[in-house]
Amino acid sequence: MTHKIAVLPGDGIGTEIVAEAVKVLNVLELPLEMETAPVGGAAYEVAGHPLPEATLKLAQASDAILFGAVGDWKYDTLERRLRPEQAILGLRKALGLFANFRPAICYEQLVGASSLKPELIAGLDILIIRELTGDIYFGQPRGRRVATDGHFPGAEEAFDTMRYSRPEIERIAHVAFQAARKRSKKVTSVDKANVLETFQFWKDVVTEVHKEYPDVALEHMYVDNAAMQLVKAPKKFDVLFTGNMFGDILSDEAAMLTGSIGMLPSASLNANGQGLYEPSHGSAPDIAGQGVANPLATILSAAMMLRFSLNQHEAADRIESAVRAVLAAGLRTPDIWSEGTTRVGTREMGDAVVAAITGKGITKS
Ligand SMILES: NC(=O)c1ccc[n+]([C@@H]2O[C@H](COP(=O)([O-])OP(=O)(O)OC[C@H]3O[C@@H](n4cnc5c(N)ncnc54)[C@H](O)[C@@H]3O)[C@@H](O)[C@H]2O)c1
Ligand SMILES: CC(C)[C@H](C(=O)O)[C@@H](O)C(=O)O
Ligand SMILES: [Mg+2]
Repeated sequence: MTHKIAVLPGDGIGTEIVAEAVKVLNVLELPLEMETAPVGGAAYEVAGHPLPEATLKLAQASDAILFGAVGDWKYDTLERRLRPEQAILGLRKALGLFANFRPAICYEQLVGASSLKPELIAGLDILIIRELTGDIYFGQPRGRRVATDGHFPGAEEAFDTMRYSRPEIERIAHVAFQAARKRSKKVTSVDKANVLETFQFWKDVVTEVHKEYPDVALEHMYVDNAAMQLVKAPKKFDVLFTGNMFGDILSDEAAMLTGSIGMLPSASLNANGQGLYEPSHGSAPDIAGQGVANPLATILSAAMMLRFSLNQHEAADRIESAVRAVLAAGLRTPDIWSEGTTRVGTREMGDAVVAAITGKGITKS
C-alpha cells in the first residue's frame, strides 16, 4: 500500500532540513508518495495566506505530514491571522492533533555538547507529552479592549483566555499513562494549580484518570519547579506531561539536555493516528540560508513518522541507527560541534545519514 505524505517545508531552515529528511526517506525504497506544498511565510508570498486551502486539503488527505518550520521576523507585524505561525496552529486545530510527543534523548556521543554536567544527562531518555490543541493557545475570547477594572481602568489592554475541558484533559492523560506503561511506568503531570483554576482542574482530572492506571506512578509538579528540576536532575523524569503553553516552554528547555534544539524531533497525533512530524525548533532565521542547520531533528521526526503513522518500524530503526552511526563517526553540525569532531553542514549531515543507511560508509569531508 502506498502511503501519501504531505511535505510542508515552510520558511527559513525549514526548506534546508526537510530536503535532508526527504533524501533519507527516498533511499529507504518505501511505498511513499510525497507531495510538497507551501506553508507559512512562503505560502503568504504566493497565496496571500499562511495555510492555503489547497495545502490544508493536501494535509487532510495525507496519511502523514512532514513539516519543516514557519516564521520570519519580516512577518511579525502582519495581522495575526496572516502570520506564518498560523500555518502550524491551523494544521494542529484542523487535524485535531492534540497529542504532541517530544522525546529528549541525549545520545552518548553528544554528552559533551550539552550545557549540563555529563553525569546529569548521560543516558537521558525522557518523553515530554504536550497537549497541543487547547489551553491559552486557542482559548477565546482574546483581543484588545479598554480596561474597566484593575490597576489602570480606562487604559488599553490585551487579553487571552486559558481554558481546558474535562474531555481534553482526560484524553491527553490517557495518552501519557499509556505511554508510561511502555516505558518506566512513571508520569509527572506539570501544572500551576497553586495559582490557576484551569490547572487545578487539570490536576483534579488527571488524578481521576490515574485511578485506571494503578501500575503507573503519578506525581504532580508545579511548572516552575519542573523547569528547575529539568536542569537539576533531568533523569528523574520519564514521562513529563503538561498543557500546551508549559509544554512549549519546557520542551525547548529539554532540548538543551540533548545537546541542541537541532536534535529534538516531535510527533503530533490525532485520535485516528494521523500525524504531523516536525522538529521542535523553528525556522531559525538567524542561520537560514547558510547551510549549517542541524537536520537530525527533522530526520528523526521522519523516523517517528514511519513508526507512529506508517507502521514501518524496521525503516524507522534504520534511520535511528544511521543517526547514531553518523554521530559515532564524529560528524557534527556547528550547533553540536566540539573539539576533536568534524564540522559539517546541513547537506553533508544528510548525506552521511544516507551513506550510513545504504552501507556506503560515512566519509568525513
Ligand atoms: N513549529 C514551528 O514552525 C516553529 C517552532 C518554533 C519557532 N517557530 C518560529 O521560528 C522563528 C524563529 O523563532 P526562534 O528564533 O525563537 O526559535 P528557533 O527554534 O527557530 O531558533 C532558536 C535558536 O536555535 C537555533 N536553531 C534552531 N534550530 C536549529 C537547527 N536545526 N540547527 C541549528 N541551530 C538551530 C537558531 O539558530 C536560534 O539561535 C519565529 O518566527 C518563530 O515563530 C516556528
Ligand atoms: C511556532 C509556535 C506556534 C509553536 C508553538 O508555540 O507551539 C512552536 O514554538 C513549537 O514549539 O512548535
Ligand atoms: Mg516552541
